[in-house]
Amino acid sequence: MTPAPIAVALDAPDLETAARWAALVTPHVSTVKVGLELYLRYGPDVIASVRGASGVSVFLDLKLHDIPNTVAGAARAVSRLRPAILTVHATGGPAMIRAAVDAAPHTQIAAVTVLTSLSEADLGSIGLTGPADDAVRRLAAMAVDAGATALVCSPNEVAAVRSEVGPGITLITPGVRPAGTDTQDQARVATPEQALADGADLLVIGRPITASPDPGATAAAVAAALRRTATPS
Ligand SMILES: O=c1ccn([C@@H]2O[C@H](COP(=O)(O)O)[C@@H](O)[C@H]2O)c(=O)[nH]1
Repeated sequence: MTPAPIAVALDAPDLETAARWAALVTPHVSTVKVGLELYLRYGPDVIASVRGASGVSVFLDLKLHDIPNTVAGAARAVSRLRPAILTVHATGGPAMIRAAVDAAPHTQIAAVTVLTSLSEADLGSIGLTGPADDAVRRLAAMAVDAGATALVCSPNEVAAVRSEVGPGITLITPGVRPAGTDTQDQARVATPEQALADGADLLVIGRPITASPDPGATAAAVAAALRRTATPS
């Protein structure tokens, strides 16, 4: 069976736990995601540990955000690890995004538009007034013009972003919560089925899977529900 288009966020406190979660979920999902917690603690070794024998795609979510020369150096350094996807913040601007794209030609650069933890009230407090959709669309268009071939947005904006950037760009949505699960620190959320129906290509799901009593079984159940949505009987 083809693995579901899910990136499981391995936000684990230690390498052993991350590798165990990765081994449990990789029969069911296409991708595992390494973020700041693991990478800052263990560095490059973490990539091989979670990739394991399965060779699952690894998404390196470092959300780089600095001047272009610094981001280019960082992207070049991690591109040796061959992550499938590397994130940068879209608010770093077009030159910074272009620098990452040029420095890591074998890795897909994904621009994070507006963090899914930010509510519209939060956006106002950082000077981004108006609906989240507006800022997300604007940043998405700019990032694609600068060479990003993937974008990160919430599932609430994915349809608007798709109509803005067209079919060739990979849309990645964190802020995904199976029905009835706690939203925790996420503000702009939707269910996996809704995110997929609205045009997401890759759903990022962390705690609803990894904090469940059986991460492998939960990943399998979410993947099965998505398959039913994609091919209704
Ligand atoms: O806007 C963003 C960008 C990245 N993330 C990351 O996704 C996961 C979500 O984990 P959950 O446990 O499903 O909330 C996490 O690693 C974030 O760093 C995001 O949430 N929002």
